[in-house]
Amino acid sequence: MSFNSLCMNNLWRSVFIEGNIASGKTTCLEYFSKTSNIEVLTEPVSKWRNVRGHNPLGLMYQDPIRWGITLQTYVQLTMLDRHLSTMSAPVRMMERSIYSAKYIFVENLFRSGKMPEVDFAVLSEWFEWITQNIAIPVDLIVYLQSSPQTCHERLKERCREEEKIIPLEYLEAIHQLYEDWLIKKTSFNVPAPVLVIPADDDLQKMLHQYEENREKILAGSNV
Ligand SMILES: Nc1ncnc2c1ncn2[C@@H]1O[C@H](COP(=O)(O)OP(=O)(O)O)[C@@H](O)[C@H]1O
Ligand SMILES: O=c1ccn([C@H]2C[C@H](O)[C@@H](COP(=O)(O)O)O2)c(=O)[nH]1
Repeated sequence: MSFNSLCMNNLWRSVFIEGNIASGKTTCLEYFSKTSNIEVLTEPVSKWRNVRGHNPLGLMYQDPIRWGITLQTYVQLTMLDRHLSTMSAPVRMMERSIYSAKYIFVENLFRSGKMPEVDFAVLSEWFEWITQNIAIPVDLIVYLQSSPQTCHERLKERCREEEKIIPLEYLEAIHQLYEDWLIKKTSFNVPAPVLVIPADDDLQKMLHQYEENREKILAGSNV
């Protein structure tokens, strides 16, 4: 079905853009934001860096054992708020999701011994209650699959203050969790079909790949 008929038939569509830190999600969304009839929702990182004058993202990187629960509770709330906001266009493209917050970031904190078991239990109870009682619309997951090394280079280039202390090993752990979830499908429920886009290429080639996949992303043909 073409994008035009999708709009005409009022078939609303929700797409998550998933991938490691600095894999190029925001850049991808910026590209598609130039298309009419698409609503782009980036991650609310500015909120995670400033909630009433506090910076839970920075605190988490400084002391994950103490502040991981604080950040991830707020991430869960703000992502849920994004998921439930009224759609303003027939296609919504959203950066990450409440699922990756739990299956990737909370899981990584817990597995690496940086989240106390009680914090993990409370966050898990919240997550399960939300996903069992509230419908979270999703039709497609686009996975920008990049090597941890590429992400590390791009992260250093982007130079976000809080992320300067992120080592390559952290990105490797996040990568492995993403691969288990979306490629091997061995860890957690995958709530929609997955379109994998290799994301190590330079910007020009990435934009070409986005063009090639435009129809699949926007209209859901043959994922
Ligand atoms: N294909 C690419 N090649 C080189 N640099 C890129 C590419 N895509 C994005 N970047 C740069 O890498 C950094 C991280 O990209 P960004 O889109 O912010 O990633 P994410 O949103 O996944 O964290 C930014 O500085 C961006 O300009
Ligand atoms: O649940 C989450 C989601 C994200 N983060 C961190 C990871 C990054 O430092 C920033 C934003 O991620 P980008 O990939 O650059 O968009 O937020 C987290 O700790 N927990």
